Amino acid sequence: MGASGYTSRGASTSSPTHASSTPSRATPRSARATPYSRSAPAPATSQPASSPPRPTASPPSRSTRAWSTQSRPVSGHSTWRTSSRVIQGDAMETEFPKFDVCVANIPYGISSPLIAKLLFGTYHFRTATLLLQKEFARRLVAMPGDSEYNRLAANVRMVADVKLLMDVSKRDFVPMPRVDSSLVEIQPRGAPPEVDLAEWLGFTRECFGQKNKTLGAIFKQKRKILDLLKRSQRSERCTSDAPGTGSGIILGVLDDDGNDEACSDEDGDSGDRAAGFSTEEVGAFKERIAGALESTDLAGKRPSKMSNDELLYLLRLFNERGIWFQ
Ligand SMILES: C[S@@+](CC[C@H](N)C(=O)[O-])C[C@H]1O[C@@H](n2cnc3c(N)ncnc32)[C@H](O)[C@@H]1O
Repeated sequence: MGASGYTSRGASTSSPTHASSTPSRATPRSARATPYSRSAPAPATSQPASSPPRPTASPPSRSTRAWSTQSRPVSGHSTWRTSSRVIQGDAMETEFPKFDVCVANIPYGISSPLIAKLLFGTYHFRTATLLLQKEFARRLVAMPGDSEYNRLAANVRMVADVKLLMDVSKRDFVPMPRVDSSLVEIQPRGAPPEVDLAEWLGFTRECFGQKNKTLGAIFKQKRKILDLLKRSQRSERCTSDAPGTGSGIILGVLDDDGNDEACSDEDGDSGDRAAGFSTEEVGAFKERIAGALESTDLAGKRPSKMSNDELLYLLRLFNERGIWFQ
């Protein structure tokens, strides 16, 4: 499977057609010969042998978005043509057919939502090799304690193994883009994690919004407490009304880390009332949060340095006390 525009200048992969909203990036020099290139036609433009001849199409306009999928038999190229299919559409809107391997030179602007779609959608695939902007790739493969460690890395590592394969210099592209690239392989883990993923994603959003603050400081903020109380009551209502019909995963970006600015604590009791809660209700909920943190030695830890196991442990403690994040 690959993102594709149209073939040009004899390149066997697809060409440098870019949506106007994405940074201009050309075909990498080193990517021009594909494993299929010696005898097979260009995947993105091939047609089934049985298809009627296709009228010569003019290249898509710059705003055209194309997503192509190809499958090929395991041995030989003879029936390859009949098994390829081109799907034209926005990769973020189009339902992908079943696939096992994804190889894509994607527009960098959709890196995060596309990875979210692949990993947290309904797809079951073996491996995805993606060319990404170098800085994004570094953030994706970062480990706890690295300065780049972030919500994206934590979320992706919850469901997949990620490996940096190689850097690709911007000088390897014609024309030369502004940014360097890296090739990354993402392999989903076989077994799904033992956590409600929507809950996990909500939890990491809270933690990594201020990833360098201690958990104690993050979960002491009044606005955060009120927000969590609202969510927790809603979650409990959903569960009692219709078990198993929680809000589910809302696909979107995985890496919207905040800027570590604390929420304001200015609202007092009037803030509680404005939010529809009594002061006692808020106080009791605050105690529940503090209780979860105090029952571990995690209150002094910072999300940017915590492993997923530690974060998961804390999430379970919160959930056991009726504190919900989705
Ligand atoms: C980096 S280029 C890669 C082109 C080609 N696959 C190659 O390797 O040479 C990314 C391509 O994705 C297209 N594109 C941009 N946004 C897209 C989207 N949302 N869905 C599908 N394709 C998109 C661009 O028009 C461009 O052709």
